[in-house]
Amino acid sequence: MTARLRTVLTDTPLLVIAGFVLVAALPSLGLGFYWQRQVMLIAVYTLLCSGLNLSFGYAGELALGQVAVFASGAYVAAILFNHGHTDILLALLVATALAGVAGLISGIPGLRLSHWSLALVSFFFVLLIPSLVSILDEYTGGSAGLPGVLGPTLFGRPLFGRDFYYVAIAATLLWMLVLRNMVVSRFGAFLRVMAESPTLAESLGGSVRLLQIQAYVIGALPAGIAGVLFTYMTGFISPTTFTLSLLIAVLAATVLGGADSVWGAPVGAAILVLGPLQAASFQKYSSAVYGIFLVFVGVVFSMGLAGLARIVRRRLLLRRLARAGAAGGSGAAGELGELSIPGERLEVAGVAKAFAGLKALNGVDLTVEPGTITAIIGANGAGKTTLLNLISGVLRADAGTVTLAGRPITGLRAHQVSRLGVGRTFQTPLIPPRMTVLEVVESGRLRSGAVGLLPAILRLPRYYRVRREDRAAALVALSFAGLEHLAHQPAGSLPLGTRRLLEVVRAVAGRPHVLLLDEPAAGLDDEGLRELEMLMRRTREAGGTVVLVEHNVPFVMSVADRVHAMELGRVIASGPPDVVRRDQRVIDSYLGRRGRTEPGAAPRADVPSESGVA
Ligand SMILES: Nc1ncnc2c1ncn2[C@@H]1O[C@H](COP(=O)(O)OP(=O)(O)OP(=O)(O)O)[C@@H](O)[C@H]1O
Repeated sequence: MTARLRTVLTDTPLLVIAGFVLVAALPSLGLGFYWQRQVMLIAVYTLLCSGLNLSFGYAGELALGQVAVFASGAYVAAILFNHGHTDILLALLVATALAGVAGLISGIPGLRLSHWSLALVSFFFVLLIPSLVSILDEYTGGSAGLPGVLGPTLFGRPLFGRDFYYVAIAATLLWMLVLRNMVVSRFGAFLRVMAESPTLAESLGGSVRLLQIQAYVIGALPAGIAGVLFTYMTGFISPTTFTLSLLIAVLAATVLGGADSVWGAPVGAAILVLGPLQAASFQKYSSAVYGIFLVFVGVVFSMGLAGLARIVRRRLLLRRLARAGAAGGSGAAGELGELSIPGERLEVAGVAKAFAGLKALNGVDLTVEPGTITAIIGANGAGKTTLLNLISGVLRADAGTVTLAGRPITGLRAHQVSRLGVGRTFQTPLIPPRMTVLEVVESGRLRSGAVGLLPAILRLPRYYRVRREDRAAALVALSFAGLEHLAHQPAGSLPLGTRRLLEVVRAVAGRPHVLLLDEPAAGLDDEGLRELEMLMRRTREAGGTVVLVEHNVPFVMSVADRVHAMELGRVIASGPPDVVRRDQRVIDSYLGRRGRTEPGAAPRADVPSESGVA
């Protein structure tokens, strides 16, 4: 068996496919009509939940227009059918296209609104359904609904009973595989990062606006498919199906199954359809029970059943690796050799920035050469972080220019600057806690190349090549800092100091032309400082251009090639560490004061942070 075929096979969720094949075979094994309908209903809810998985679970966007999109798919199928267009593929095509448009329209407010406001707007779309149905009653049948929509065709062949069952299961499986391929791709990684921190997603090269729109649109598609299947399954639709209660029930099922897991959707859907709430005696309490259940799950069980399964799987993996004597990838890293870092020249000229009249930067000039570490020091409020934010595109300069390898990057947005090769870390580490250490470091590679949605969905050779390269670079970067033994640990379990180091490793893995480090030594113990120093030296040796903002003066003096001291938004001294250390102005404005307040200028663990990007 070739290595490629082996990769494709081990990478295919064979168990899940086998499960779907088994479900498809159930009617041949004697499954009766009632239970076939129940299974199809599970498939319909699976599709609805899977849309929420993507937009809410992965991307963290509370776009809850699913039920409205579901209704649009259902009515499209019925209206086409009543006008003589009975082909189910046509209905699926039109419903999916309409779902995409509906996802876009219902998601646009999300570009401006915060999570909960977006959720409320989504509720509005659901409340709109009865009115729209009544306005368009010539086509929709108004509140009386549309009956007799049974027996769609596929290539001219009518689909009744079992045949329709097979099509419903196949359509659901196909969508689930597409979704699964998307979420394990770079696109999925971007969504997970964005859910934790839009600032981080931008700094890793993702346009948050584009990602949000993609999440809304793609998340809406399965609801359109579900609508078509539902209509042809029941043969009748009316506005009473598409209610807020349905939305809340689907939301509850999504959360219970595990909102950030593709396979949580069928689990949640099965519980929704087969669970105790279906018993007649429970029906009238169902809304209240779902509501209470949502609150309960949100507070104590946020990861859902799939999340529990993930924890168990990760523990088993760690135990196996520990037994094998290597907790992850160190051997592989050893074989991969060194990581070259293509440093480029960074020039900052006359840069100024004011906040409500306060001049945070007042004409800063500096140049950073490849293969060097340039440190920026200065008292709190001197403007150091503002400078990093301007270089990395988080803030726009009022005046002045920033050029990278001679190319102006002033005024570009953060993800554009990142894609041109500027990597950074943050004063408060931004590490998605649910990712493993290896996934975090791999995310540093997101900026290079396209997101590659299509190659990921179709599993083209390019997808596997990029994935191999990302993994290899991540392992080498981890070995740079001696952290490869943590590769499979959840990043959220690491202490603050290690998370800081991990941020640097993530940035290094992206092979940045310029690496901006914002107080990476804060909170590190002696060993952490040694690892950081080693990592920075190796980055420099590999050709990196490193800009270091740091309050730990002994660390700066030992690692930097050049130091710029800032005061009140200006550079007051520049030169080799020894020269700047003896500069009287620097001693008066910063070093002397630190000496008085912090004997020995010990590493600061308590650097204040104004925000995620401060
Ligand atoms: N978003 C903002 N809005 C208003 N004022 C800001 C903002 N960001 C920074 N400032 C102000 O600009 C000045 C420079 O802040 P900056 O964070 O760049 O300093 P710093 O040298 O990085 O300080 P520290 O060492 O404490 O991180 C400070 O007076 C700060 O209060």
